[in-house]
Amino acid sequence: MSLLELSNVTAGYGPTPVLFDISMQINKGELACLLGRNGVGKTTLLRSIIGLNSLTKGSIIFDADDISKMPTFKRAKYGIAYIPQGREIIPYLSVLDNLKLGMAASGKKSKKIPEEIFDFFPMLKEHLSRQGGLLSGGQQQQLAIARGLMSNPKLMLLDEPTEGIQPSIVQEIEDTLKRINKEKEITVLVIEQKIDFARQLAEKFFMMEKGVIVAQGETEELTDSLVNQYLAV
Ligand SMILES: Nc1ncnc2c1ncn2[C@@H]1O[C@H](COP(=O)(O)OP(=O)(O)OP(=O)(O)O)[C@@H](O)[C@H]1O
Repeated sequence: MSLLELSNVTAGYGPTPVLFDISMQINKGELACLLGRNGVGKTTLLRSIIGLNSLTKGSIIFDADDISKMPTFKRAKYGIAYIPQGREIIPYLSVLDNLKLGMAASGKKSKKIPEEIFDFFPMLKEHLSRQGGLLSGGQQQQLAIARGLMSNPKLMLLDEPTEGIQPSIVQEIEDTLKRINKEKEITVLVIEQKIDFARQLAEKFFMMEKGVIVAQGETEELTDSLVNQYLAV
């Protein structure tokens, strides 16, 4: 069953279009990756789904509701979590307060961090009172994902979660995203540049080129020739 359905989505910055007539569908429970060279519009596509870029044409249906014109905070309440590139955790707030911000996004008022957050990210429990900005890049990325999880989303959108992160943490992030997807049944769409990571992580892929989806399918169908055609620089 479809969780997210984009039809003819066209968007950009001011008068400059970046996305052209994008139609795509992600089913409930899927773990999909969005691939493409720098500048093809991957970030703009995620921003359009969460409402940070408005559409000039087309529609976005999420869980059977048309969210195309909904403000971002409402989309978050509806169950979409966005973990942007660069993570955007608040550096001078503690890990605990950063996590609480994620809860606020969903409109929930509970003061307690659910234990499952520490089950997915044990490291965070040891650093709860530390300023977010003092964590390593990999730890900040884990905090950003945990913060997204705090809103109890149906869909998580992640923009290059492994960028600039050491290999051991990349593996941890891969394992945790798979667990979140399987155990919490959260649908995941992740932008990724590392093709090996994408192949191991995702079961489905979308390939973008110049603002258009040019190929999609099961990850097994992500052939070397597609990779060479659309990802090689
Ligand atoms: N705030 C902005 N204002 C104007 N143009 C922008 C803005 N952000 C991105 N663009 C342009 O939109 C196009 C798509 O950028 P986008 O960041 O969506 O691509 P991307 O595939 O995510 O690339 P990257 O991997 O480098 O993040 C690029 O040409 C970029 O220069």
